[in-house]
Amino acid sequence: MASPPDTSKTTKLERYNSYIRRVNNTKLLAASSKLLFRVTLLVALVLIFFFTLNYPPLSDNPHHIHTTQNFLSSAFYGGGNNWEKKVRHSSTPHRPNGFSVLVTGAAGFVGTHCSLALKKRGDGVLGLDNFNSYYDPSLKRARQNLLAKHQIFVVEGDLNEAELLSKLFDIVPFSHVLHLAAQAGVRYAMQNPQSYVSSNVAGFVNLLEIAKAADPQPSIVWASSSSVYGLNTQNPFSESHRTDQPASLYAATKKAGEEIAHTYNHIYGLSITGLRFFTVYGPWGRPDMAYFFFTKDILQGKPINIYQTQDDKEVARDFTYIDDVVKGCVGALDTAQKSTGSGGKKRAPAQLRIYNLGNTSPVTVGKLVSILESLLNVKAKKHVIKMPRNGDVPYTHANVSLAFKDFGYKPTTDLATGLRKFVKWYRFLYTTHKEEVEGQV
Ligand SMILES: O=C(O)[C@H]1O[C@H](OP(=O)(O)OP(=O)(O)OC[C@H]2O[C@@H](n3ccc(=O)[nH]c3=O)[C@H](O)[C@@H]2O)[C@H](O)[C@@H](O)[C@H]1O
Repeated sequence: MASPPDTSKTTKLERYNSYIRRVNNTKLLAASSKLLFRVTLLVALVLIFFFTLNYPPLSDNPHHIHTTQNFLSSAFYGGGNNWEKKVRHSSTPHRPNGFSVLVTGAAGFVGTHCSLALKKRGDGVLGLDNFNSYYDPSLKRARQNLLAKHQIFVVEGDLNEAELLSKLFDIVPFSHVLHLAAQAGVRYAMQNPQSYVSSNVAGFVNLLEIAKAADPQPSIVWASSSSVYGLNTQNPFSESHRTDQPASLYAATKKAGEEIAHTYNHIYGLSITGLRFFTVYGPWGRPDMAYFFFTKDILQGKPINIYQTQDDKEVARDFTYIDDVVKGCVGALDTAQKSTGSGGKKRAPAQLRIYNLGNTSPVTVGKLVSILESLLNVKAKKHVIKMPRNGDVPYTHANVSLAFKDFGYKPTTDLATGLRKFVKWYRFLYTTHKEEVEGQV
């Protein structure tokens, strides 16, 4: 007969094991509490660091542009079926052979108008914008709401967030990128030079790096600037004229962008088209631009400065109405050839273009003010002063025959007509007729 199991031994062993388990559990508990405490401390420190980084607010520190959202957005973009669904839905075309376009700077002035125009004709449009505080972010939010009403989703993030951009290209095989995100403004470059380098140079390179590695590679259309003509004295400005004498850092970074575009076209076969915009204005415009803040100041009875050249000549600009510029952007997208590379390798030479998008008839700033006076029915308090030496050029004047030849670009809006539309929008915006404002675009 088999002897019964030695229960006394088993019981001792079990008791011992259970003792060891209890000791281990206690140690584990102590260790995990310590770990939890450290992790919590670390998270708290990281949060304090980021929130401290974004203070003081812009009004206290004009050299800092807020992009708090960037950190927050990059923490969230990694996941979420809902987020991916919105990205896919927004960028899916709704016409045969429609484009799938990533519009950077979509909550900006030109970005909003172009996004709406593309969506309207059935292209898929996904926006990207960092909603920085260079000018009133609530205007950007209003534009974002307008885009949302038209089923355009704007991803909140910065051009320099490589992981975010890669993720977007992983989700969507974009056929085109309309790259309008930039640090704009000629005179602000003296206050915050680094923001120009960060957006217009580093951000552009980051975007091109992602685009060259994408499969398929998208065709790229991007915003350069009339300011690249700098000290050029040949008139009207043609694409073949000198652009190696920029008068501002803004202009220099846009010119750098044109050279960078050449490099990525040459090495990787990216199809790239640069558009030199000439002082674009209109509804939903930028409050940092003269026509916009002149309107505000005239209505508030505040004085405005009208610049003159050092030799007392009037300053003039080839002011270009937004609808004309949108037509130019769409024309450039429609005629952009496919990129020729894949997997980061060039297969054949690719298209590289540059065009002026101007109005072809410069108007003096004095004339701009007198048009505003009659539209607003208020006399401006004018201070005529010498143009500060801050990067401004005395005049701009576009020759657009190249854009006309290649995609039928033909501006049709004179300054008085365009300003009338702007003033109508401006009055609505500031008298809370939001619905009507949104109906205008
Ligand atoms: O074509 C471009 O590539 C650029 O266009 C725009 O720059 P600019 O042509 O300088 O426009 P904007 O500031 O509206 O000044 C208009 C006129 O008012 C004069 N001006 C300005 C301010 C002032 O207080 N007084 C004044 O006379 C001033 O001397 C100028 O003659 C965009 O902002 C820029 O981002 C870029 O896109």
